[in-house]
Amino acid sequence: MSKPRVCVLRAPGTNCEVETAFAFETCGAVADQVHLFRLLEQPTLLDQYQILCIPGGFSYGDDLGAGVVFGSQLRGRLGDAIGRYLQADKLALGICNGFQVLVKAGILPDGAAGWSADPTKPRDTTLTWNVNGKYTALWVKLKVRSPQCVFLKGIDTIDVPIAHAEGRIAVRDASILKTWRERGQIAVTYHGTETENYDEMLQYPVNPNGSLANIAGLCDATGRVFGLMPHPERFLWAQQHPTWTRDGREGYGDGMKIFENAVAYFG
Ligand SMILES: NC(=O)CC[C@H](N)C(=O)O
Repeated sequence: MSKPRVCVLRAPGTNCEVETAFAFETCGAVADQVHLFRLLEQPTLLDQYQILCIPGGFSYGDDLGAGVVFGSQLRGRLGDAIGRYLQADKLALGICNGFQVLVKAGILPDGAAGWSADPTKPRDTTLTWNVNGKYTALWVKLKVRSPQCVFLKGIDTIDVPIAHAEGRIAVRDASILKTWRERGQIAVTYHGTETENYDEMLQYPVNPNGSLANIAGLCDATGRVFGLMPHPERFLWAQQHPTWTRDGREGYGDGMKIFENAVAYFG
């Protein structure tokens, strides 16, 4: 099996690229930390990668809104390269700020099916301020909802940390939820107890940001493009969990499986 090549794409202000690249490498991939400016100089660089990952952080200082400037560069100056990438049998992952970038670029929620480099195309989905108005850092539980998301194969629930100010999914018209459900695009939701209704709006801190339908992550209909607000790269080892001794956790943390699944797709 040849090792998939991962482009961990960073911009000024990105700050999670090292641990994200480490996670992919631990799972058997070759991960390059590529600066956005290198891609802007030579957009065809992207063609040599099988996994594109945009990590967390504060790209461009969250100016104009988290992920807006980075996202507009992907849609504008890199529009052709991104269009080509999405058409291919490849994977894209956005973590926290990376998820914001994928949404602001228009890469999520619809992947190749909804891709347009036209900046005037109206967008139905955004990530905006948490309802509490605060940067919020907590451990949360997620429930997997999408049958086809490549990154979530074999996972039911996972614990992961969040750390963001603009993590609330908001849409122009809530009828879009029906489409997302039919297409399996609601990838992961914040989760309390097993008995909670999927449609019930969960309160803080279970749903930490007031996200619509408790959504923590979305994927496209192919399951190859996935973005989530929590940080799986911050839970690679059992000991990173706040209650790992009480829970009897050992070995890998829950987040590692997401990177393993991505690498295994090319196995
Ligand atoms: N951890 C992150 O990637 C944070 C994302 C973004 N800067 C926010 O606060 O919403």
